[in-house]
Amino acid sequence: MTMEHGEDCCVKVAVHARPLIGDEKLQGCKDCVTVVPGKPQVQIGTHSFTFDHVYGSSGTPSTAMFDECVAPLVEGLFQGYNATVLAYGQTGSGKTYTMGTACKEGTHVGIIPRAMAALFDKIEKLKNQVDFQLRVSFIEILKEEVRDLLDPATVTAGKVENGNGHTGKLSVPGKPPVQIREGSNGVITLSGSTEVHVTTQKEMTTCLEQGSLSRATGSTNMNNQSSHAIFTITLEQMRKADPIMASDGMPIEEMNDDYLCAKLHLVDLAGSERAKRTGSDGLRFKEGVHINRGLLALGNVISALGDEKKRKEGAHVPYRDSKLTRLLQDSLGGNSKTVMIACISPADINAEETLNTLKYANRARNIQNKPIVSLSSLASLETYQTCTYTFFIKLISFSP
Ligand SMILES: Nc1ncnc2c1ncn2[C@@H]1O[C@H](COP(=O)(O)OP(=O)(O)OP(=O)(O)O)[C@@H](O)[C@H]1O
Repeated sequence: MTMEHGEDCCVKVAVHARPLIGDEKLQGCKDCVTVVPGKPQVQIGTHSFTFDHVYGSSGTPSTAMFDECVAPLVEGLFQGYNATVLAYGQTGSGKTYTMGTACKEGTHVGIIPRAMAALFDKIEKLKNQVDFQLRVSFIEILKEEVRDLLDPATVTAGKVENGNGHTGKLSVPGKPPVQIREGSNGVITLSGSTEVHVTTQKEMTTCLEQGSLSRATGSTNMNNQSSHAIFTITLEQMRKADPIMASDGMPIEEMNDDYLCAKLHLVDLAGSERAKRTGSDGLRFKEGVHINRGLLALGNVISALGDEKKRKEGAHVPYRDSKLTRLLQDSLGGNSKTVMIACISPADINAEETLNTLKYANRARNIQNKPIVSLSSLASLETYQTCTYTFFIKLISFSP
């Protein structure tokens, strides 16, 4: 049950507590996190935090997370609302498991594959009325550098094995770096990164799998994946001039505008542990500082968005302080919808980092409920018609 946050709140914060896992059990770790039964409340030591939802442990089953937190964002894309899902937490807390970024074999299906399924289900329902175009990009931000995980030159080539047996990625010499640009309409775009036009769920899944393989891995003492990985789905819709009614006679959902464009960022953030915890120096420490820059900026942006008084006074939101916040600028705050999932480990050896994660997530939760005033990505039909139709989904007649 949500507390003061309403359904339309632009930022929701959920906690996902994973169970104790192999090594922790072997080491005899104790569970130091308590979820208050029937309440979205987490206790650790003398601290108590209330969120919009708490999943795992004795909270709501994790299987409900997609429907409660992410399905409304996928739905919002069809009304033109940008959205961001962020998985935050220390290394090993379950971010990748929660997001489904790594596409490992097994029965668990993470948020990204479920978002894809929901998206294609809805497209199937609306395809007689609306033309859809879908694009995906998959990038990582490492040391304040944006890298294209779908670059055809690095998806298959340029992979290296580092000392720890992890697969890393070499930059292709001469390739210009990926740049984050802001258009005059406030829309953020990436220049120099691959955008793949997809028409099927399978094609989209292939992008996720290929990008995940290309993702660079760090090799700190904690063996963490030290980059922010951002999988972005862009949905363009154009209402058909002469919509065909559904053959089952059911009322068809109306799209109010001729053209809508919205994007969904699915973000597996870098491990949130402090640089000092890596026990590293030199190059790795520098990387730690950069990682913290993104997470620090994200915390500050969220905090600035949450301060209603300052916001009304037109206070500065420090989006420009990191590549991460710059990239998410048009999908964080304003008319967009954001879900932060704070992933936590219950093991007592992680208690300090778990407390830090809960404190960070609590800042996000302090964001006040803001009314949604207008759609973020509207354009006229005329503008749309200058776009290429080449990659539009080929529409076939609807068979119920
Ligand atoms: N809810 C869960 N239920 C069962 N096992 C889980 C759960 N969440 C995570 N795990 C397991 O915990 C381990 C660490 O999870 P994961 O790799 O997702 O962490 P992470 O936060 O992404 O770490 P990294 O920063 O290294 O990528 C994995 O073995 C994963 O299978």
